[in-house]
Amino acid sequence: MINMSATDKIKLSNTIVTVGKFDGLHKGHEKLLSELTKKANGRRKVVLTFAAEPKDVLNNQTVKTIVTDEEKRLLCEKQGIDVYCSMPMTKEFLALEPDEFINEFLKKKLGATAIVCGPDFSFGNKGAGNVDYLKKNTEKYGYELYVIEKEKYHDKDISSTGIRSSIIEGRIEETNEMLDHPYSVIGKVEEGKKIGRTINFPTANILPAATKLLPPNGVYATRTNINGKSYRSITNVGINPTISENNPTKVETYVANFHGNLYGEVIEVSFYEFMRGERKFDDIEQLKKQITMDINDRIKMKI
Ligand SMILES: Cc1cc2nc3c(=O)[nH]c(=O)nc-3n(C[C@H](O)[C@H](O)[C@H](O)COP(=O)(O)O)c2cc1C
Ligand SMILES: Nc1ncnc2c1ncn2[C@@H]1O[C@H](COP(=O)(O)OP(=O)(O)OP(=O)(O)O)[C@@H](O)[C@H]1O
Repeated sequence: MINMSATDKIKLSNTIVTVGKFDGLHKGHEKLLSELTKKANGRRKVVLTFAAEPKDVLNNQTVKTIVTDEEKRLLCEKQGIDVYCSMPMTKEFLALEPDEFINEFLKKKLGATAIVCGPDFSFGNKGAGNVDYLKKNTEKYGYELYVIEKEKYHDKDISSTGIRSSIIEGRIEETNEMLDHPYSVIGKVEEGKKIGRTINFPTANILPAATKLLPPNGVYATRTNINGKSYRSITNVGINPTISENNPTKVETYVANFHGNLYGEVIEVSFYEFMRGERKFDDIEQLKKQITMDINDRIKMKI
């Protein structure tokens, strides 16, 4: 997959393009990407995506996202996308008129001869560009247009906004169904306080990106992918209140049946089920007892 920025001086030709935020790369987005493959007919498949949520840029604030930019890129690669083009989100870009956006970006830069989108796709200044606009102008600009129906979950359109609420409320199974893949955290294993190993539970610690949306603090049944191999695991998301105060939020995973050094390795922790909330115990002995019970419960689970 080619990785580029919309500000690069590259000119592509004969491509099929889809545009959006694609936060989470959910089941609806996956349907869109598989349509890209179906209609490609030899064209290169391009995803043009924003590096941040447009509404955050306008409000001058950051909203946490289901996937980081890096995770989104990896998911697009898995879906067989040929070119990943990220759009640095600026007020100038958001103010582009629909005509300029199509001419300057979709046609001149990306060489689009086909566009795939959902029925509510909008772009350009205050969302002035929409599916009607794209339909009316197919001949003027010279592209084929494919509009796909929205993918639903229990009769409601799947959307990144809905999935973000589901994560915030800790509904992991529902989140995973709407995503069509497990919610996960990908990151480099950092050194912790090394207390875990002294209580016989060595943990792989990830310090998630500040923009990564995490489920509520607590213990989750997870699976961890290490160098292409998937292991049963259990993960604490939180601040370790038993150990000390003011700790940063960490994603801490005990990987069953793994004995090795993970420092510096990039691992993927996939979440399946909430087990219990994070608690402050009176002492480390109590915490140790609870973690032993958690691991026993985890091992009995089918996942
Ligand atoms: C399954 C599991 C459950 C945990 N639950 C809690 C908890 O409820 N409260 C808490 O303070 N820490 C909890 N922890 C975090 C431990 O405090 C942490 O693993 C230990 O301090 C080791 O940290 P270190 O890797 O920085 O050495 C949990 C860890 C695991 C693996
Ligand atoms: N459920 C869905 N089924 C099919 N296509 C979808 C679905 N949701 C979004 N799309 C399409 O995917 C493209 C990118 O959508 P985008 O990520 O910007 O919106 P979204 O998933 O609805 O998120 P948000 O909740 O932030 O609006 C658009 O063409 C959009 O119409």
